[in-house]
Amino acid sequence: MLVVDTLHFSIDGKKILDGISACFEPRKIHGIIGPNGSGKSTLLKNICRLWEPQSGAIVLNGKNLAKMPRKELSTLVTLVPQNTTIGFPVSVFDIVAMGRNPHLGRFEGVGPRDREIIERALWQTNIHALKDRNINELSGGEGQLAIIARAIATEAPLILLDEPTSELDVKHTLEIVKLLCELKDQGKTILVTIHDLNLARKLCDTITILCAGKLFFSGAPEDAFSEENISQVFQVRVREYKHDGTTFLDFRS
Ligand SMILES: Nc1ncnc2c1ncn2[C@@H]1O[C@H](COP(=O)(O)OP(=O)(O)OP(=O)(O)O)[C@@H](O)[C@H]1O
Repeated sequence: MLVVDTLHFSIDGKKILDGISACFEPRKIHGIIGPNGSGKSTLLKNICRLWEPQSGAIVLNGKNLAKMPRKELSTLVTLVPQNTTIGFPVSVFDIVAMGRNPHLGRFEGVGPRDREIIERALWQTNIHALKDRNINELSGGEGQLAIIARAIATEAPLILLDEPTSELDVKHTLEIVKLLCELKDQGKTILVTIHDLNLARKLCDTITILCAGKLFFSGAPEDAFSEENISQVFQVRVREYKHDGTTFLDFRS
C-alpha cells in the first residue's frame, strides 16, 4: 500500500502541492488526472523523491520513503518521466541496463542474472530487435518503450509513469496500455498521469483528480467522471454513454 499523507510542496515559495492525502492499493493501475499545471508530475516526482516535500509523508508498505537510503528507494520505486531526452549516444540495451544500477555495487558491471532481466524487459516491451540501436535514433514511441523497459529492469514493485502516451499514435498507445495491464497482472502497482480521460476511464482501477495543487477526488472511475466533477475541475461538460459494454465520455464546452 502506498500512502501519501498531507503532502506539501512549494517551489520558491509558490505552493504546488497543498496537503495531498491519498492511498493507493497494491497491484492496481491508479490514474492521476487534472488540468495542466494542477501538480500531477510534481506529485510523481515527490513520490520517487526526485523532489523532496517540505512536509508530509510518503509511506510504502509501512516504510517512510524519506528515511530510506536512495539506493534502496530505487529498488522499490521507479519513474518513467515525460518526454525523456538522452543527451549522448547510447544503445537501447545500455539504457535498459541502467535499470539494474540500484542492484549493483559501486564498480560492479551487470552479471548474468542482470542480463537475463534486461533481455526479458526488452522482450516484454517488444523492442528486443532494437537493442543495439542508438536511443536517440528511435521514434518517440520506440523511445518511450525503451524507458519503460528500463523501469521494468529495476524490478521495482511501484512504477510511476508521467503521461506515457501523450505523444504516441494509436498503435503505440494500445501497446503501452497492454503493457501496463500485463505489469499489473505481474503484481506491479502503477501510478500513471493521463490527459486522455477516455483512456483513463477505461484503463485505471482508481482515479485521483488534482485541481490547483489540491486533491479534488480519489476513488472509483465510475464516480470520478461525474458531470459535477468534470465541470468543476475542467470547466467542460461531460456525458457518459455505453457502447458494446464500454463506457465512453463525450465532452462539450
Ligand atoms: N521546475 C519548476 N520550477 C517552477 N515551477 C514549476 C516547476 N515545475 C513545475 N512547476 C509549476 O508547478 C505547477 C504544477 O506543475 P506540474 O508539472 O506538476 O503540473 P501537471 O499537472 O503535471 O501539468 P501538465 O498536465 O501540464 O503536465 C505548475 O504551476 C508549474 O508551473
